[in-house]
This record gives sequence, structure tokens and C-alpha cells, in this order.
Amino acid sequence: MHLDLFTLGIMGLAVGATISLSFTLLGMVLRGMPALPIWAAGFWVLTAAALAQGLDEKQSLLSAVVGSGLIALSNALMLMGIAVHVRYPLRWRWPMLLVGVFLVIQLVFVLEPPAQLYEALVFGAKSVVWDVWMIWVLLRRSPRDLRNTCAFTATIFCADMAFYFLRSAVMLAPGTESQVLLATQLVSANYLFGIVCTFLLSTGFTLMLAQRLTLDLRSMARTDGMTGLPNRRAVIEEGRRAVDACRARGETSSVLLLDLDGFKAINDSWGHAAGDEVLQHFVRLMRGIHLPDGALLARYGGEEFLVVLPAIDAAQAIVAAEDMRSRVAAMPAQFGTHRIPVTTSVGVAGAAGLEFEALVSAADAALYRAKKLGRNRVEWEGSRDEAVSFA
Ligand SMILES: Nc1nc2c(ncn2[C@@H]2O[C@H](COP(=O)(O)OP(=O)(O)OP(=O)(O)O)[C@@H](O)[C@H]2O)c(=O)[nH]1
Repeated sequence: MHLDLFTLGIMGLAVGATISLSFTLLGMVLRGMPALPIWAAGFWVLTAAALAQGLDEKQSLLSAVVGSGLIALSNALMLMGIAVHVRYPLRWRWPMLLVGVFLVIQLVFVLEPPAQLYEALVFGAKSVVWDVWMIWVLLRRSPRDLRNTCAFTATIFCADMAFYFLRSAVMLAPGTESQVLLATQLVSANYLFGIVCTFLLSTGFTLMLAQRLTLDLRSMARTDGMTGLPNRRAVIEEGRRAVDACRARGETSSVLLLDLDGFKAINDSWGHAAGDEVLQHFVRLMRGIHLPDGALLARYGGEEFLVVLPAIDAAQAIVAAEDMRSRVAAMPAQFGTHRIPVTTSVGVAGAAGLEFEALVSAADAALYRAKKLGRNRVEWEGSRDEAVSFA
């Protein structure tokens, strides 16, 4: 089969339109994925570029300027989609500036046509600039937990770059310029490679989206929606891991269980929205307190919060708990024009040998006593030096 430019243009059009349509439809289903519509637009623009360039064998002004302008625009869209996906704050103005520069270069080429070799080399250089930029964002600006799918996509851009270097090497080889057949074959190879790359790129982007979706869902399942803190499930998992690591080293760990006092009365007197505001106010206060490295703060239940302090002994934990209690008592919550007094009771447990679950139930027993003894106070199990004496 002879793959002339027209045939390749039709193939590019079919592949491009299919991918663009898939991404557009995916964007309608997967809401909350901001990169998706940008990539869909990128693929549509790339398809339009294939249409403008591939179906116009005479290489008129339309194919030269509009086609390469569209290719530059599609690269800018792909790049912006990647930046949005990895949450790298890249401003639209920089890729768009590059599109403008490349468009001017193309216009100059139309007005004063350079040697074919020179034009092809500039075309390759333009692709390499986009490739390097995208590879840099994918590998250097992506979060660690998205890195493997980003690395896959970066490999495609590396292959694209390698192709252009290879193509340039062939073109620069002595005597190549005069071989018309070779030049035509290179253009065809360029098209075919572009089609394969576009397909692989769509696979790379799909993998990146799948990984982001999985991570987002996993994070949502472990986060409390109202306060943004880790939820009970997350803190049990992470707390267990942290306490076990300390136990293995023979170190003490402590946990604090904090429960807001009279919270039902706050809801009953001021309404549920006021209750929510009090919870958020409490979390803001807690976040403002400097906790030791490795400490975990989580929402354990309705108005109950758990602090895990690995490698912190009971005496230090009691001091930390007293600091939290007094700060909360000193700062009422603001709800509209009303100031709502807030206090918390705290149960503390700290021991070297206990498992996480045993520490939490000891802290729970201490909390129960704090409530019984009048609330707004810190209680612990056992002596202050070894807050759980029954370990
Ligand atoms: N506004 C609001 N209320 C909540 C939320 N989660 C739990 N609650 C309420 O918190 C209240 C807890 O009441 P109780 O367990 O009786 O505790 P309390 O009134 O604080 O009493 P003590 O703990 O003994 O001081 C219940 O009325 C729950 O409906 C929430 O996310 N928002």
C-alpha cells in the first residue's frame, strides 16, 4: 500500500477525530477533571491541523500557516492540560506566547521561503521545544503519587524528540538534500509517526486521569468532608502503623481523645449550622497548634477528635493536652454576630508497650472520667509519668 500524504491525512483525521470525541465524551462523564476538556480541545485542534496540512498536498498558505499555527496551539493545550493535571501553576500566557512566536516564524517562511532542509529543521526544533517543556512538567513538577503515569507520557514525548533528532540527522547527512524520494518518505514517516504518537498520547493521558481519579477517590474515602481532617478509618490505619513502629523501637507513644463539651446543647440552642461552625472553629484552633513531627490529628467521630503523638511520652502528652484545652476555652467561636463559648474535655494515654487500639480505649476511659468530673479538663490513665499504668 502506498501511503501518500492524502491517505495519511485521512488516517490522521480518523484517528484524531475518534480520540477527540472520546475525550470530549469522557469529559462529560468525568466531571471535576479540569485537564480533560483542555486535552479534548487539544486533540480537536490537532485533528484540524491534520486536516489543514494533510489534505492539502499543494502546501498552500492555508496548510503552512494555519496548519502549523494549529499544531502549536494543540501543543500549548496539551501542555496546559498537563500543568493543570499535575497542579503546576503555569500561566496560559507563556505557551500562548510561544504559539505566537512560531506563527510569526511560519509567516516569515511563507513570505520568504527558506531551503526545504532549513524549514524542516526549524519544524523539528519547534516540536523539540514543546516536548522538552512537557517532559519537564511531567517529570519535575508532578506529585510523587502521579509520577509513574506521568513518566509513561513523558516517554512518548522523549520518543517524539528522538524521532525529530533522527530525522534531522538523516536530512543533514551529505547528499540527502538532492534525494527527492527520501524527502517524500521522511514527510510520510513524519505523518505516520505523528498518528502513532497521538494514539499513544491519548493512552498516556487516560492513564494519568485514571491514576488521579483513583488517588482522589482514595483520599476522599479517608478524609472528613467538613473539616478536611483524616477520618476515623484513616487515623486507625496510620495511627496503628505509627504506634507499631514506635513499639518496635521500644519508644512510648501517646494518644489524646478530645470531645467538645455540651455540643448537643450548642446544636439545640444555635442550630446545626452553628454546630458545624463550632467544629470548624475548633479544627482551625487545633491546626494552629504546633504538633511534633509525625503527629496525626483526625476527626474520630461527630464531635470527637483524636491526636496520635508517636515517640511522645505521657508527661509531654498531658502538657500538650492542657495547652489544647486552654486555647479552646480561651477562644469562643464566632457565628454571625454571636460568640459561642467552646470547651473540650481531653483523655490522655501514653505507654511504650500498648497497641494503638489499647491506647485509644485507655484515652477513652480517661475522657469519660474528664466528662464525669465536670468537663473542660484533661484526665489520664495511671501516673503522669506512665499515663497507662495497667499496660
Ligand atoms: N452540627 C453538627 N452536629 C453534630 C455533628 N456530628 C455530630 N453532631 C451532634 O453532636 C451531638 C453530640 O451530642 P452528645 O454525644 O450528647 O455530646 P454532648 O452534647 O457534647 O455532651 P458531652 O459530650 O457529654 O459534653 C449530637 O447532637 C450530634 O447530633 C456534625 O457534624 N455537625
